[in-house]
This record gives sequence, structure tokens and C-alpha cells, in this order.
Amino acid sequence: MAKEKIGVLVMAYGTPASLDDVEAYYTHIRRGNPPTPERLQELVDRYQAIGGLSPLLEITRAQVDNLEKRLNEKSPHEFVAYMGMKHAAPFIEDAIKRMAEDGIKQAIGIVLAPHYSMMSVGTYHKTAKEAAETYGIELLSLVKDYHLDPDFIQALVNRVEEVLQRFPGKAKEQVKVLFTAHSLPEKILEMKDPYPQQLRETAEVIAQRVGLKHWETGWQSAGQTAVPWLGPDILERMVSLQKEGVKQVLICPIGFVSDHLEVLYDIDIECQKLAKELEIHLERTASLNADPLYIECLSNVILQELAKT
Ligand SMILES: CC1=C(CCC(=O)O)c2cc3nc(cc4[nH]c(cc5[nH]c(cc1n2)c(C)c5CCC(=O)O)c(CCC(=O)O)c4C)C(CCC(=O)O)=C3C
Ligand SMILES: [Fe+2]
Repeated sequence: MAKEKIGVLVMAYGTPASLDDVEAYYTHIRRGNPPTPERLQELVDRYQAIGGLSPLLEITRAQVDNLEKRLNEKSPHEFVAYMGMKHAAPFIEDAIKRMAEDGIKQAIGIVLAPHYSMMSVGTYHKTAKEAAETYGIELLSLVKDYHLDPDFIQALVNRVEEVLQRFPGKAKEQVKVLFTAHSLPEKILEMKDPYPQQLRETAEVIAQRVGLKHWETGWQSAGQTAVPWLGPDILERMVSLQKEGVKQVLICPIGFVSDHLEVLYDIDIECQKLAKELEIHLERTASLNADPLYIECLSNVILQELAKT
């Protein structure tokens, strides 16, 4: 008898496929409210500044393909992975629909974001559950977080150690390390959301393993909305660090796993420009992308989750 195939719903943020798609993408992020022409142009300009488009789609594709391969090497089950995006095609709903068309009956889901927030991973899960209901797929489980997974931590430790060599002298003792994640509206604090604490835990373990003397967590890429967002933002923090006499900063964006706009623009262009003005030597850790250790992390987390069901 043929083995029953298990669908793996691999979810990521998504990015516009062309500059013409930026408006639809931004409108989707804004829950159906189109942006003003000025805000749209600002976003188009940011994509143009990083070379026209974000590499996120290709990177996500490589992560999904490698994960499927690794799962099938490691487990007696047969896995078929589907990429599903929150804000761009192929949407989470499209992935679930394709699973149903392919005759898949059971699936497990994971988000390519390591820290849980009701406002981030929580909303991916809500979309996945609704689509699974619509198309008659049994969702065996949805992975909540993996911010302390040993392979995930090891991959980041390697990245930090690599980049520290670009600083002169005793970098571990001299460089200020900022472990960053996407900011979220401050109201998550009242909601007792685990996101800030999980970010802190990832940072703490890496700092301990590497032996960093000066480190803290920080927020980046806050949205421009009427409500307050978690701060201080890395741009503000760079200014205050300079006043404290800091001359070397390393940003390690642990809340993100891939190269995309928030890394390539918000850190590499916007924050780097400020650093130059402040005469601070700023470096960034390379993104995990399809690093085999990250793929190992994802496959282990999925197999552990399946073992619980
Ligand atoms: C927590 C979180 C992650 C990390 C976890 C995860 O990966 O899920 C993340 C990742 C990303 N965010 C991205 C892009 C954008 N996010 C925006 C806006 C927003 N992000 C939010 C949250 C997050 N975002 C929120 C609460 C908003 C406000 C609107 C809302 O309440 O939903 C906007 C609108 C303009 C602006 O405000 O800048 C853009 C363009 C890209 C892709 C970039 C590319 O194309 O390379 C990626 C990977
Ligand atoms: Fe975002």
C-alpha cells in the first residue's frame, strides 16, 4: 500500500512579484485599504533602492524545497511541502487548495518566523485554519515557535562569530550587539504576548554562547500608524549609543530568517547611512536563508511536532 502523503504548509510573509504588484501587496497588508499615492511611492522607492525587488520569494522557495527534501531523507513518512504566503501569491489559501487538489488529507504547518506573536504567527495560523476548514484538509498541528531550537541557535552563533572578525581588536568585548526583530504595536504588552520575551531568550542564549560583553535587544521597521509601537527603534538607539561613546555596532536581526526589505533596506541602507553620519562602524550578520542548519531546525521541529500528534 502506498504511503499516505503528509502536506507541509510552509508559510512566509510574501513579497510583490513585480513593481506593478506593490500596490496590491500594500493594500493586502493594510487589510484592503489602498495606501495613499505618497505612501505607495515611498514603498516602491524602497524596493528600487534594494535593486528593484526583494529576493524574498526565491529564498522562501529554496527554503521550502530544501525542507521537503530533508524531511523525506529523515522520516519514513512521505512529505510534500507547499509554500503559502500571508500577503502575496501563492497565498496560504492557494497552498491549501493545491493540497486538496493533490489528494492530500493531512497537513502540518510552520511559519518561517521563529518567535510567536498573536499579531504575526497567530494571524498566519488563523488563515491556515480557516483555509483548511474550507478545503477539507485535516491540520494535524501548527508549529508555534522555535526560537530556542539548538540548530537555529547554532546557525546564529556561527553568523555572529563570522561577522565579529570584521571589527578590529577584541570585538567580543568592544562591539555593542543589537539583537533585533520587527516592532509590533505596544498593545501586545498588555495582551501578555510572548514575542518580546522570546526575542530576549534567543538573544541571551546567543550572547552567552559567543561570550558577548555588550548586547541588548532592539526593535526595527515599525509601521507608521496612529498607535504606539514597541521601541526604542534601532535608529533612535544608534543616536543614543553614539552619545554614550559607542563606536562599533553589530545588528543581528534574529526576528527574520531571510534577506528582504526590512534587512536590505531598513538595516543595510537606512541604518547604515545613519551610522556613517554618526561615525559608527556598523555591521550586520548574514541572513540564514537556506543555511542547512536552519533547514535542519525546521525539519526537526516538524518531526517533533508530528511525534506529539
Ligand atoms: C512581525 C512582522 C514580521 C516578521 C515576522 C514575519 O516574517 O511574519 C514582518 C516581516 C515582513 N514585513 C515585510 C514587509 C512589510 N510589512 C509591512 C507592515 C507591517 N509588518 C508588520 C509585522 C511584521 N512584518 C506589521 C504589524 C505591519 C503593519 C501593518 C499590519 O498591521 O499588518 C509593510 C507595509 C509598509 C510599512 O509599514 O513598512 C511592508 C512592506 C516583509 C517583506 C519585505 C519584502 O518584500 O522583502 C517581511 C518579511
Ligand atoms: Fe512587515
